[in-house]
Amino acid sequence: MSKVWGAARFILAHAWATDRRRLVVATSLMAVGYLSAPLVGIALGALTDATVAADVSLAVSIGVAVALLLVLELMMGHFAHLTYFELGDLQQAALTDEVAAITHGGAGLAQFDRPEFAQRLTVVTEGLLRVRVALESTLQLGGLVLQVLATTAVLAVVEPWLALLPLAAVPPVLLADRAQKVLDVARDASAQDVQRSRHLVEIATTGSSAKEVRLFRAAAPLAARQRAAWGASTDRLAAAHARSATLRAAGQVWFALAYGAAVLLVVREALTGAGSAGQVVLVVTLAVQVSVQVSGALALLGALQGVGRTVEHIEALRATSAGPDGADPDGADAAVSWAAGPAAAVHEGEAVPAGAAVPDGAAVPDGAVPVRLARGLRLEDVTFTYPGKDVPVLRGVSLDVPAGSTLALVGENGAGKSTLVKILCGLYRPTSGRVLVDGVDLATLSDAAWQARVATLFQDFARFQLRVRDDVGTGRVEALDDDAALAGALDRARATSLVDAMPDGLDTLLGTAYADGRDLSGGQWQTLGLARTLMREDPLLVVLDEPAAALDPTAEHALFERFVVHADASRAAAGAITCFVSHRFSTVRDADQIVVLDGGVIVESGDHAALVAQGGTYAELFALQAEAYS
Ligand SMILES: Nc1ncnc2c1ncn2[C@@H]1O[C@H](COP(=O)(O)OP(=O)(O)OP(=O)(O)O)[C@@H](O)[C@H]1O
Repeated sequence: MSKVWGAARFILAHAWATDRRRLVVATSLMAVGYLSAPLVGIALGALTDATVAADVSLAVSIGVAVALLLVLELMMGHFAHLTYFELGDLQQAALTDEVAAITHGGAGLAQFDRPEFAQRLTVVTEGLLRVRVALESTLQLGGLVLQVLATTAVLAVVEPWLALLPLAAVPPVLLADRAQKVLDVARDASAQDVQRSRHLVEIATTGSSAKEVRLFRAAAPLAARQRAAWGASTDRLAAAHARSATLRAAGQVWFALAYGAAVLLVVREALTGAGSAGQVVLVVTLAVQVSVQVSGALALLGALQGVGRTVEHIEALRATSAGPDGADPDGADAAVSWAAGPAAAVHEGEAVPAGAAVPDGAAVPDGAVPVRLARGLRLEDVTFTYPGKDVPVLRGVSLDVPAGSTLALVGENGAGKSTLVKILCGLYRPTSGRVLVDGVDLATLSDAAWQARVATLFQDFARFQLRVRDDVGTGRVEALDDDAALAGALDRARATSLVDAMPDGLDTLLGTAYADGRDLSGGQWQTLGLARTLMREDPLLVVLDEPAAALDPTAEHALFERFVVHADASRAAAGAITCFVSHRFSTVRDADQIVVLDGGVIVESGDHAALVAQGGTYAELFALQAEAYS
């Protein structure tokens, strides 16, 4: 019950904060609509009395009033529905925004690896689809409670004992609920037998299995099994139906007795002159309504219990986002305003804090990201274990990556290459050890400001089924509507001709989710993914994590070439580091430094010539690939 009240409170408080005017209008309209029903009962009673007293004009007036009340009840319901439908929509949108902000508020990915976070998110995202219904259910429950109270008050005025009638409606509803559960349990328990029986019928009647059934003379034993499975399920279901019917009947008999007693009570009073025929009609009308109202209220309580679960999870998510590894205090906006800031105004060696450019000569606050890399990146004894796991996937990784250099990571599947890349991007923090950016611990820098200077194309890059401008522009959201910036990125990715050939150019819808959406080949999606990466014009770290795995070697080479041209420009401008992960050694060989990872440990590092001369794993794998392609 506390869950239901919690859910109702949450939904109403949220609706109040979202649009209080609509909430007041919806509540008022519903209250009027719901109160009309007991008033109809009262009016029908009065109409009967006026008819018995042969007071024609009063009877006609009350008749008109009854008609008006019925119209009012219907109309208010419709108008209230319109209002709370809109409000529910707004509320759903606001909560969806909030959950998205909580989900992506933090700079890191660690929360996605926590099973309880992932489960919560699943429950909440499914529950969000029902938020509109939750508001409707809450308001309807309020209306029904009001209706039951009003009906009870009217009945009590006629005869105090009748105030107990709503209570008499509770056992039948609870028994009906129990009856339904009995059936559900039996259906669940029979599901396997039903499934087996269906499968056996299918085997016996389909051509594909006919050969074997005949050859193995299996028809008779299969039929016997089918009969047994079918018999077991029907026996169980028949017993459940009998039990369920008995429970429902007991509830109905109980309410019929209470209803009969109430009617007898008022009929007796009418006969003794203490009451009137109108009161009999009033009680007959309202007593029937009571049963409907109570069952309606209990059904809504059940629905709200489900919402209660979603609400608990939303509140837990809110608490998570305020927690230690929750939102980045700078928030995503910091990255946006930083990226819009005039980086060129800051001289080499100086740094900018998240959200602002620092004027010449100004003191550099903590958390600042350098405008240009002077020294580069340094990994000191980095060990990393995924949240909730026991075994580290990176162990004691130490590495110097000078500013302006290229780093290639190679190694078998699962060696830890992508994990290392994600740590460099600031998506995960090392479990122990440090990553230094020009000598400053990455953990002390603003995540948002650092990530604003990282350009990446991942192995599992996103395929946003949006317009081309949105798919590409997401690489730098403040430039979504900047056609010149988009054209520049498309050009750098050599994607201009691809987009020019599309029916609506930058406004072409992508993907099969839309009737007029344009589907792309894997390579075309990837070209747009690269353009998205190249939206960042002044990165300090440029990463290509094996996005070309599905391409042939020539296509991969072309992709890397496009990438490298941009990376060269960034290196010259900002001392940017280029990092790529590839299984293709033809791509890797030109890197300044090649690092071979094995089981999360660096086993070899150096440039191509040095590693080949060393005659270790790299040399062996390189020779194998060279042979395969020769
Ligand atoms: N989110 C995660 N949660 C738990 N374990 C993970 C997660 N991501 C990766 N791992 C595990 O970490 C190890 C290293 O994975 P990683 O993706 O870094 O390897 P990789 O060298 O990039 O492999 P590949 O060449 O197949 O892409 C693997 O054992 C993988 O199963």
